[in-house]
Amino acid sequence: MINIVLFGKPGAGKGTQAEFLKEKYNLTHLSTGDIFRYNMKYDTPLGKEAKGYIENGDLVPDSLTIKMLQDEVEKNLTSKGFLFDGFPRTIPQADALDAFLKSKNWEVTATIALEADDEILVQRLLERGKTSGRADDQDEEKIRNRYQEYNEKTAPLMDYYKVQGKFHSVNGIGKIKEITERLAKVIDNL
Ligand SMILES: Nc1ncnc2c1ncn2[C@@H]1O[C@H](COP(=O)(O)OP(=O)(O)O)[C@@H](O)[C@H]1O
Repeated sequence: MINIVLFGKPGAGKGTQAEFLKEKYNLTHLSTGDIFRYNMKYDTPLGKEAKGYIENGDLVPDSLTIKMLQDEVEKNLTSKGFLFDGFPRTIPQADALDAFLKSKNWEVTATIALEADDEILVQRLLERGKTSGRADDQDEEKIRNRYQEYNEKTAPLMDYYKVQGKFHSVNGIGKIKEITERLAKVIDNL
């Protein structure tokens, strides 16, 4: 069982890298952003609740997010391991994840951050917004709000995992393949 938390600011490339890593290591990829978008698309009760927060670039409340994530893990109990993408994003979410995994006799194996400069990332998101159809990628003010949320609520998780000796980071700037190789090197040495 290996459980990896893929960590990084909005636009850092978590989703792109997750596609490669899940194949390479046979992991179940759980992207909270993708799950929310799926629910919004089909207008489920969860989607309706999350929509306003997401479109403003705010985080969805912890209670809703934690429940959703746990339900997804429960659906995949025979998995060889999980790749968490976009979760946890707050200290309460990280506490909930640790407690939940512990209840299954599992744990977070490692957290790997994709590092990149804010200004490069804002430009990447604006580019993505032209084609992705994501409302939260099309408005610079909302993008800036996502960075503020990140700095206030998510950045403290780096210390949270450092204290546990589980924090790793790689340079997120370069060719997609090079970045995959950097991530694989960390995972292979765990
Ligand atoms: N763990 C989470 N906690 C709260 N909100 C979340 C979480 N994951 C995703 N979201 C919501 O979904 C939005 C999109 O998530 P994601 O696709 O991972 O975006 P990004 O490209 O900003 O990293 C976030 O801005 C947030 O509103």
